Amino acid sequence: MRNAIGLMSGTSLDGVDVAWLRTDGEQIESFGPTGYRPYSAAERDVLRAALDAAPRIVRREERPAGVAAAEDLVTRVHAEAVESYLAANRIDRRTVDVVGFHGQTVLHRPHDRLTVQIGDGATLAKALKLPVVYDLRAADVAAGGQGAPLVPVYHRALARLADCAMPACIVNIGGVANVTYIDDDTLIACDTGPGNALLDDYLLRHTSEAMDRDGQIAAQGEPDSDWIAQALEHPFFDAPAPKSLDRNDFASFAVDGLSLEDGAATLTAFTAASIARIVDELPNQPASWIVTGGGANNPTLMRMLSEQLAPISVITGHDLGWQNDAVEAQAFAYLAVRSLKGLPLTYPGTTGVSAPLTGGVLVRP
Ligand SMILES: Nc1ncnc2c1ncn2[C@@H]1O[C@H](COP(=O)(O)OP(=O)(O)OP(=O)(O)O)[C@@H](O)[C@H]1O
Ligand SMILES: CC(=O)N[C@H]1[C@@H]2OC[C@@H](O2)[C@@H](O)[C@@H]1O[C@H](C)C(=O)O
Repeated sequence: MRNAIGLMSGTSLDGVDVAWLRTDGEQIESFGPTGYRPYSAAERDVLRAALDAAPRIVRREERPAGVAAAEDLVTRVHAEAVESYLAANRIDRRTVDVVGFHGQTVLHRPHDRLTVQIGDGATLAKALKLPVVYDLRAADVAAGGQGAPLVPVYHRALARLADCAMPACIVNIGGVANVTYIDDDTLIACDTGPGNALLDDYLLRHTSEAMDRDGQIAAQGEPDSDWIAQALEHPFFDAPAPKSLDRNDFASFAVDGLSLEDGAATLTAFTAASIARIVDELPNQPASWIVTGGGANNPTLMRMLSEQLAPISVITGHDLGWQNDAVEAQAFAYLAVRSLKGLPLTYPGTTGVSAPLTGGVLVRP
């Protein structure tokens, strides 16, 4: 068994999640405390500038102006996040075997064999004086896989531990949404469409907050069903799994003609409808749907998703006692241990890679 810290800075650009896992890369023995280091508004601006600059990248080592500055920031903020986490929880760093470092995705174009996560693993390892496993998507994309989602193998470990009724579907609603279908040894996964990012960006343009807190604004509006039907015509939704998305693949989908409330309701319903679209792709009807990630904290989104997936019950990871906002960070702790042991991170059913494949780069301080 190893003690691993996992770090995730997701497509929502909200902050860095920190989690602790004791695992041998197969079973989960125990969970530890979680932590969160939000980005300031100024830091988010630096990340958004990097997302704007990143489409100029042709080779994954390139760092155009804007991306280089963001990479320094991402590395520094992750080091800070771990230092405050260790201090707040009185954890002696000598008890940590490995840190799993996702970094920040700034560009994801698997068809061009290109996925770019910024954050310097060697600098982080040196700053923390700990071994770091990073660059966990690269090997899969180089081998022709989608490079995402990576959490399915961890979702399977979680579902087994919780003794979930099978088949189980675990949905992560971050900036982008992704789903894992688990039925004993069958593992099928893909991104489903937008998660919170479209809604967050819309709210940021029209209000003082970059989210529809507790789904309050969408709850006062009416979804525009014609808009949603048209949005679902996008070829992504008809493509078979495995498939993955760049955060900004739907950025041009504007609801600006609608009232703020109707716009928020429409984008929320679009996320719910696009997740539900995946049911037709699954070999069997799931016995349970479990929602993780920040979207599980949005009651309006949860209501719309329950309506779409009825009569199957939709619960959140909170309902199962999971540390729901930290599941992805836990996944990167788990994946780091699997990487150390050379175990597969991705499978034909999760990323389309031709055979189970390990990944990640280990750097010692
Ligand atoms: N109380 C809440 N009400 C509404 N939305 C919320 C609430 N809490 C979190 N969220 C949403 O969740 C988002 C953060 O989700 P999460 O941390 O899972 O994203 P992420 O780490 O970027 O994930 P991913 O890598 O999967 O994109 C916020 O940007 C917001 O949209
Ligand atoms: C390229 C990239 O960073 N993708 C993220 C994003 O955020 C959610 C969804 O799109 C998922 O595919 C992935 O993150 C999770 C952690 C994953 O790889 O499973």
